[in-house]
Amino acid sequence: MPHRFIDALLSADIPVIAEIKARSSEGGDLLAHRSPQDIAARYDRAGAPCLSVVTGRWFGGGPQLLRDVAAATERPILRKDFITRRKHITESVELGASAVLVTAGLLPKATLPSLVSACLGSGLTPFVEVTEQAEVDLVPHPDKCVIAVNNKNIRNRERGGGELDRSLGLLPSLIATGTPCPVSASAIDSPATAARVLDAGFAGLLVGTALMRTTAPEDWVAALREARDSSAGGRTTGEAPHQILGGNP
Ligand SMILES: O=C(O)c1ccccc1NCC(=O)[C@H](O)[C@H](O)COP(=O)(O)O
Repeated sequence: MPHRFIDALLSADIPVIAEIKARSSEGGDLLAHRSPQDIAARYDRAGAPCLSVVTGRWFGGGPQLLRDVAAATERPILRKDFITRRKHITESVELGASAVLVTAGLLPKATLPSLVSACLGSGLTPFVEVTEQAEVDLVPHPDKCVIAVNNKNIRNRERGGGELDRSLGLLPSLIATGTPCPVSASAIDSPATAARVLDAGFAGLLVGTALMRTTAPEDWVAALREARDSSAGGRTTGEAPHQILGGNP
């Protein structure tokens, strides 16, 4: 089911991809003695349409984290790791992922198209992360991919606060590719920030550290819903902001 991840995100009223990550960029423990299954259940109850699981070792993850989460939720799951080879794609399917991270800036130019094709051929949604225009221009099959702007930088292990302006600046280019699902990822630290990014026209958000640090993800999502409701005045009912911007939903 190649479109399961995208369909779930686009049909959600609060399109947050809620992430499970064992350690923050600075190395701090984020699990805080909770089981991944319990966190997944809390995210389900909060209404997150999709989950993300960081299996990358830099962030304290591993394949078992994804296995545990996949066993505990029906939601489509994004695997966040350094996916560079076909065997990583096969492994991701076996672990229960519906989408996988493809970091455009880390791959040789020739590898990006073959990796995206391999994802699509295996029924996985490519979640292609970009940080600059040159990377946006290289995304193959954009109509079948999530294209996400990462507000941090994986080259420095995502340390620091991130730059939301990067997302806001690249959004028109993302929409112009024809992706049905422009996403902003990383450094979204509060419901107010999340509302601002969705109001700008993103179809989805990826939130890790902020949700892992809150004891009540349902309150975080409820606060985002309220913030969106109070800024909905300028939007036409039923229309996503990226549709208003002239995007291709
Ligand atoms: O971005 C990558 O290339 C990457 C590779 C391998 C493992 C993790 C990777 N990224 C992790 C993230 O981007 C963040 O965990 C995610 O976007 C959430 O960020 P935050 O809300 O700031 O915790």
